[in-house]
Amino acid sequence: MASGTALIYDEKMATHKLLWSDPICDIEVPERLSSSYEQLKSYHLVERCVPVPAREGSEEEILLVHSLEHLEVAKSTQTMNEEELKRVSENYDAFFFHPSTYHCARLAVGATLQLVDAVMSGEVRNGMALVRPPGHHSQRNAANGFCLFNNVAIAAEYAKLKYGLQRILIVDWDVHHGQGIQYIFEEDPSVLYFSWHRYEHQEFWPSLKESDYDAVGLGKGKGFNINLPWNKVGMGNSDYLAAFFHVLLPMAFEFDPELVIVSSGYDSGIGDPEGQMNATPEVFAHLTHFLMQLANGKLCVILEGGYHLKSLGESVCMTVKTLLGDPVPQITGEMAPCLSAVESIQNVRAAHKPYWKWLAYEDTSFLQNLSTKSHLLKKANSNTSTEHETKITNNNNTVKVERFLELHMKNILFPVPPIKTATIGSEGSEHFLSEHVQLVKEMDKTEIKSLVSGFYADLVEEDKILLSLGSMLAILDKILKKEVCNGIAASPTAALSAAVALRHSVRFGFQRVLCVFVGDMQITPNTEDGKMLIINICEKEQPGKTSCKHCISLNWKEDAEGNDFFSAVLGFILPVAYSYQPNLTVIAVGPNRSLGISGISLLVALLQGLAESRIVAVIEDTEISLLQSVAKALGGASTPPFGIYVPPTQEKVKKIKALRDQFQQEWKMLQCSVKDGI
Ligand SMILES: NCCCNCCCCCC(=O)CS
Ligand SMILES: [Zn+2]
Repeated sequence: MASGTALIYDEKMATHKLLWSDPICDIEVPERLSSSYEQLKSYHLVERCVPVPAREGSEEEILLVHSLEHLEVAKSTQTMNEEELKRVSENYDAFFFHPSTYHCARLAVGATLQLVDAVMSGEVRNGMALVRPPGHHSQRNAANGFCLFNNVAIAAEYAKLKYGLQRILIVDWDVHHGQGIQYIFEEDPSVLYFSWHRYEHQEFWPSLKESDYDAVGLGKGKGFNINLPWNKVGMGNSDYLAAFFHVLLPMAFEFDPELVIVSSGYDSGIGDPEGQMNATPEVFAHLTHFLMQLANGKLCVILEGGYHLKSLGESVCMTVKTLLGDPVPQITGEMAPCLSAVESIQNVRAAHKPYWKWLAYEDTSFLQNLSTKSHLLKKANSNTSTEHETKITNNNNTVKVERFLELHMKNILFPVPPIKTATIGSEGSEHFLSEHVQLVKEMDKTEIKSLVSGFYADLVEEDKILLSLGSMLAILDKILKKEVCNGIAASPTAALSAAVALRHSVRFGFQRVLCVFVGDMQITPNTEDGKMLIINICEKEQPGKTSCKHCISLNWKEDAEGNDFFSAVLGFILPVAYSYQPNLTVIAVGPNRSLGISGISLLVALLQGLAESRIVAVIEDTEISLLQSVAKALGGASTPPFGIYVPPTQEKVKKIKALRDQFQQEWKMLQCSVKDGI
């Protein structure tokens, strides 16, 4: 399993700059690159990466995507004077040439391809290339939107050619629509292109009809182009996360890419003059963490836009820190997507229903009554400003944003605990020890008895159980004291251990503890005070036990063929968990688990986005291979294989929808459709 994170940067790409006054292009400055690199150095992130040199992309590589004419025009600008440069630049929408632009653009292409090679060769697991000029707007025969050569599109064609790849996912989280990439791959089913972008019903640049949610691809490429338009500014962390849970991630796991490339623009971040959005830098850590679970971790992040230097730098650091495997910082802000975001999510899901198995049973009845009223919807929306908008429009907000970024960022990049995972040297644990795992000394019986006596003493009749509780508590203490990030304990009675862990954590002072229990949970602690949220995944309804806000039971029997759990994890468990914002996660597997090892490993991997990745896993001690797989997921040594993708049956889709309807007012991240019509 490859490890290590590549960082590709060459200061020569800072030479390209605007020589005349142009209010549209003057934000694309060389300092974007140099200050991002300086920020990475200041957080000691550069030294933790594998340095990979940039190189010039060859003409042949550029011709994979661009016309010879486009290449020749670009080449000819190297010897032009300012007058000529200005004239050539005026042929394009929002682009400027400098004598060094051609060379810088070739370096940007080469740096991107170097990153693809480093990842595909296994020299590193993932990496980031800091490049300019950016690429995602440039087209076969035209420069556009600060972009000359389409770095990411060339990288995808290059990877197909050199490594015979047949499924590449491009995620474009820049705030502008990468129409260049869309045009290049819209008939190509081997490249799945996802872009969200500020759109405002086609008001915002580049103001294209084909940037809307109904542009799903052409011919054989139908279903492989996903546009998620933001029809309002001020979109925040919850809107972005909802887009991942309810649109991108279900597509991505069904597509099962062999490589993921990110058109990583940070003008979608707070403070950016182009985006006018509200999402804070740590959201990029979460987005990166989700994408790291695909393609066996093979992830290439390529810089596109981002024009607020402080916001850009912080977001770049969040991205690289996560690529390095550090714990994911706590997300901030109210976990509730706005109405406009939910409408866009609902629309793009409906548009893609014909092309995706996971959407086969999507309820699109809203289209009937909406189609007659859609003009009302647009008009209605144009003049009512949501809470987002008012926050953004007044200009003293910019001052607040500057202050926010100054204060907020420092404490987010918290020191990383030295050891990632703790376990106990109890019998059988030698199977799943890896270099990431630290042995923890056992507690002595009297100490355990005092801890346990409070509430479960009568349940603990044998020494064996007492000892296992002691082991688990020894591990849990290290996590609660933030000496380690996560831990794994084998237990003869997972239900009892989980209940003790929950109570101990709450008594330690943790206010919100999430427990995901797989299998029969014989003991259900009292969750009335909201300090615990239990999601019990079990095969059948427990008699006489109905779900409530803090104690939800999800009946799920995994399909024998493979892993059909994605829709439950992405469409239900993660949205609830993110809505709750736990500061610790307990994942427990008891007897009669109704999920396969791959489904549980997927769950563990994705739950690391919560509670600064603090997780304690309590697994029945008979489950040796599960212990190994979960320990691997916790150690971050590898992304466990998620088994064969099996789409959810109609019955399971209905079950998730029923639970969503029941809880989406309590746990708002579940929202992915507007209440019947407007
Ligand atoms: N009234 C006309 C305004 C035009 N604005 C053009 C902005 C281009 C932005 C390109 C970019 O950021 C790449 S990531
Ligand atoms: Zn952009």
